[in-house]
Amino acid sequence: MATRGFPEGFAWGAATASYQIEGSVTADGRGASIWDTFAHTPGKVLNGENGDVAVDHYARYAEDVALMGSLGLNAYRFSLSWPRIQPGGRGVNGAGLDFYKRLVDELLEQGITPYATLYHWDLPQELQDAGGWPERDTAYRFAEYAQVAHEALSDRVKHWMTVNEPWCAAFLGYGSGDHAPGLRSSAQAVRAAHHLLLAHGLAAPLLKANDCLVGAAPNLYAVTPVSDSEADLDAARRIDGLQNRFFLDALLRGSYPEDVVADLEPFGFADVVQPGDLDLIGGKVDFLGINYYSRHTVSADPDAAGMVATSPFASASPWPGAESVAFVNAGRPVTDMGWEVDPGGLHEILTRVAKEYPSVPLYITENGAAYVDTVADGGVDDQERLDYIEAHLAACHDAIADGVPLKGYFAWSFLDNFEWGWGYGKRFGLVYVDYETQVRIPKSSAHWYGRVARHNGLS
Ligand SMILES: OC[C@@H]1[C@@H](O)[C@H](O)[C@@H](O)c2[nH]c(CCc3ccccc3)c[n+]21
Repeated sequence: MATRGFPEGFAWGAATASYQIEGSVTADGRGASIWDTFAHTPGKVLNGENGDVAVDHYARYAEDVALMGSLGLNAYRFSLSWPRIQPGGRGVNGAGLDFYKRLVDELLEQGITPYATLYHWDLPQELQDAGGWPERDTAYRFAEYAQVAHEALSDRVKHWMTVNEPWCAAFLGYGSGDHAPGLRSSAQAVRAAHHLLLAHGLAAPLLKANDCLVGAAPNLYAVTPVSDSEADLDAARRIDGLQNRFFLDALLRGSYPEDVVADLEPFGFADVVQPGDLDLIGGKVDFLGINYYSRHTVSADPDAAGMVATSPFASASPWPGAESVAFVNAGRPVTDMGWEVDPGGLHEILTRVAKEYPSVPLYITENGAAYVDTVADGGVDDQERLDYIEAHLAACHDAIADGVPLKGYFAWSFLDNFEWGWGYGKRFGLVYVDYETQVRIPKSSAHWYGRVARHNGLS
């Protein structure tokens, strides 16, 4: 019995994303995505690794779902591969949809509720060739894609997220260039950010049909200045504005924060937003997903590159708005990504969102940690990852006690997988994957997390 119980019906899940786990990149008509192109471009991914095979989930999905069920998870967040469903970004590939029908049927068979993300960064390459997210038409292509996927799956999938982390897709993909498509233009990045939100706004009403619920999954950080000097306070305002408030205000209020709009003016942001766009974007979600990993501690530093480790090749060009901001460690323990372990930051974000954007049901749609894992005697003792998750779940429990309407938690990630610019060098999984043999080994954290799910709470 749990001494720190969670609300009845709490969703206990794990999360993955299509390009990071599926492999089978040309099977059954799948077209290329910008991540296929980017990963195959020399110098973009550590050791030249890519998602061609990944962890072979396209072939092994039934085994993976059975493992989720045997561990005790009751929810699973995954993403649909746009180029598998619409090769070239148009039409309908029935064989691609059939994979997700098979996957969802396995989940329902195991009593696991599916939560589908439509966009987790794998834009069809042909749409990038036509301009990508800086091109307004891409938002309309996304709405069509959402309609196709929803028609095929909404009889069985009732929880939909439009976009995973629009900040990353825009500012890492088009600003710093550390993510696909690897462009480095602040003007393109701010255009992409708006059009990703517009895509959400166009798709959200369509996704509510057939008694479905729709959300989005921005990545949010607690943000703290290193001192209360005016310069450091302004650095924190700028990062909090661009990382958090820009997306929260648009999604939940249908407005952009004036200070951030001013910060983005040098990049032509005012020309991107057309009349009516923000009314389309705002107030459409039935729930908000929050991806939380750590806190940003920032200082004003005219010489700073304005980058935090988002790839081993973190480029010197900062994302728009982060110029002359240094991201520093405040002395907390760090994960294998170099990210500080700060569960207090999760409590801070949850209570802030609940207070400033009231009455929106919340999910933690990603939270987890990379640590170096070692197989010994057929198991993996990952106590650090277990401790990280336990501390963040304790923060969730405290937030719920403080009145936060938190409905579920998804550990990132169910399986070790392709960690973007880091390739397979960073392991976030509850389940270890031997990349040579594809053998899955549940880590200690998986067994522990499954017990938490079955008991609906922490001991
Ligand atoms: O880096 C771990 C996970 C990724 O594997 C997920 O695909 C992505 O949704 C996600 N977001 C974040 C926080 C922002 C970030 C993304 C990628 C690289 C560095 C930071 C961490 N993660």
